[in-house]
Amino acid sequence: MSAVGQARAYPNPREAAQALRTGECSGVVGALPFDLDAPAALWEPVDMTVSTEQIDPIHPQRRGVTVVAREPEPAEHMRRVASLVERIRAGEAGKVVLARALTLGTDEAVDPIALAGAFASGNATRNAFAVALDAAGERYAGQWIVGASPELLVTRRGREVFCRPYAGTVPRSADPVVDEQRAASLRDSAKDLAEHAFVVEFLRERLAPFCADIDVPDQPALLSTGELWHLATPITATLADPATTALDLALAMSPTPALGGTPSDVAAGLIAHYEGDRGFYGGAVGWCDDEGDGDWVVTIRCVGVAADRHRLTTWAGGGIVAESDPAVELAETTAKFATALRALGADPAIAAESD
Ligand SMILES: C=C(O[C@H]1C=CC=C(C(=O)O)[C@@H]1O)C(=O)O
Repeated sequence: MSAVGQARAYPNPREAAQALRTGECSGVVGALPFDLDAPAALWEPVDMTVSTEQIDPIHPQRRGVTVVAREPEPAEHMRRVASLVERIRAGEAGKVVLARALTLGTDEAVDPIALAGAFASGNATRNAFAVALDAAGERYAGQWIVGASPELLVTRRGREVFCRPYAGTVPRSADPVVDEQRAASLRDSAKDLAEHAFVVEFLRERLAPFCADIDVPDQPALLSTGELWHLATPITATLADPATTALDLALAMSPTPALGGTPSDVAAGLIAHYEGDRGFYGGAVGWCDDEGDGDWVVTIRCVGVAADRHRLTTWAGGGIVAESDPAVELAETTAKFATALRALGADPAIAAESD
């Protein structure tokens, strides 16, 4: 999908959804923030091309990338996980996704479109995105969010709706035998299955007002990226009212407990307390056309590119449940950083250096 020009910006995503429904707007593209009350980077393009063509993969060039800051430091991330586990055990929430960020610096300016190509080269489906954030207002002028998300929030084609939530993770191994063992341990992990179930239940509830029949497999599947094994559940449904657009569905579902938690409002409050504003990490990027069709993926495994193109941010989070272990959660975020660091041509080991 590619979009050219900007006919109108929609910092309020609900206004964009309304304009699509009334036909006042011919399509929207862009990014939804994690907090849907914050400004969105959505716009109506002058020209929008939806095709099955994949982004040209570009082998990442080795680049000098340094870690400027860890937000928070690894020890503090573990303290936060421990504190959340206590709150969860006390019954305050069922699950909360806690994330940390790396601020990176590079001497060589980053070209967002070339970076999307480098992300595309790292996954078999050649999926990647690069979204300019200017439509979200002055604070985001010149900034981009670029990444390759394995997690499909929602696709709508006519009345057919498809979601593929991810939750539950183990790092992969270069040794095929160990890699298989890790995948098997994830499939059987009660803690990861519980983490996953929160997401699937949430989606079932959020789809119910819009869909006539919702098909959810009993067990999640094991899916891999270059760096990680995940639990994923393919969900299909049929729209009851064809006037419901892909953007309506994305707004009803984002953020799922794969990025937020359960209950949603409690988790949002805890995330704001521990992390502050997530900006576009954990939101969704995608498009919706004048027929209401569209694709939205969850904004993870990504890099925020500053207007100067030298300052970068990448984020990684993990679902915290009653059985979570702080050191394992820290290691999971370190493994998740590898996707973005590889695409940047950096050594993924820099994520772990002071862990
Ligand atoms: C929050 C992230 O991943 C989500 C998606 C897949 C698996 C996840 C997990 O196992 O915790 C997370 O819910 C991230 O990559 O930053």
